[in-house]
Amino acid sequence: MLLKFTKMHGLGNDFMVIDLVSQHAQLSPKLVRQWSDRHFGIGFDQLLVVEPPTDPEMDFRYRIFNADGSEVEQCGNGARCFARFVIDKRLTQKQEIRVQTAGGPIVLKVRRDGQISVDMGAPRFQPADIPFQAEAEAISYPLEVAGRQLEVMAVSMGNPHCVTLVDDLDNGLVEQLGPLLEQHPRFPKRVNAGFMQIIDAHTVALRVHERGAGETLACGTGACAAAVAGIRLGRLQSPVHVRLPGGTLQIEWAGGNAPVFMTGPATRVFEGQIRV
Ligand SMILES: N[C@@H](CCC[C@H](N)C(=O)O)C(=O)O
Repeated sequence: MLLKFTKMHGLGNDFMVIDLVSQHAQLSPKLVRQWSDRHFGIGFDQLLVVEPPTDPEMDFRYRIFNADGSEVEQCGNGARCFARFVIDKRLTQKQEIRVQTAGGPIVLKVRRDGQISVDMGAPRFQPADIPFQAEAEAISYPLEVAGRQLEVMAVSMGNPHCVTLVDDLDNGLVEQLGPLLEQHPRFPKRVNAGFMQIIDAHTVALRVHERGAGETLACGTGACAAAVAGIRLGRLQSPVHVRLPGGTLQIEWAGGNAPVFMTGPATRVFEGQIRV
């Protein structure tokens, strides 16, 4: 059987998107790893799957698989591509799309300028919700990595993030510490490791070593986590422009239990089909 897919990206964070509302496929971690291979497969950071919702309040169910085959809770750049996909494929007529994810419900809206805004829900800071091993909730935590004493902020955007403030994003720290943070034993479900340089109160530069995918050109939930962590620390103010290697996202957060809003582009690259 041939399975139709669309290759998309959000600021260079790239995806294979499949519609399992009108098609059928039996997914497995091994199959996802084969497809994600950039030499022997299609090549992508994440596989995004559109399914019918199991919750009647929602329009779709959105499932996300990292390139390493692991199924995860949330993907921000993917959420914008999800909106563009379901509209382009005429799977919905709605302008405001309610989506069920393993990380909680999110709401997608296409703006008149073509950019997509996502209500990503409220961030969570309780160590057990991230999950992160710590005695009590704090704004930042000391963490030892490869003999270095870091100060990290831990945030759940549905998926786990840790954010480290740095002065320089190009001195090899991201490559060296990213994989070690991802596997750090105090993050029992692994973690997405963001490295943030503050430019001014409304602007940061960010690189993210993603759990299960390595460093990507952009990470939407990573941008949300970094902006939220910086606001909570008192160093940033909403809106925050997050400059990633692949482009800039705008993040808004009013604090506390308010939802985080992420705005940015979603791009279709090509359509394909693969034998399953
Ligand atoms: N690229 C994504 C995040 C994808 C999932 C992440 N690697 C995880 O394991 O949680 C984004 O744009 O948010």
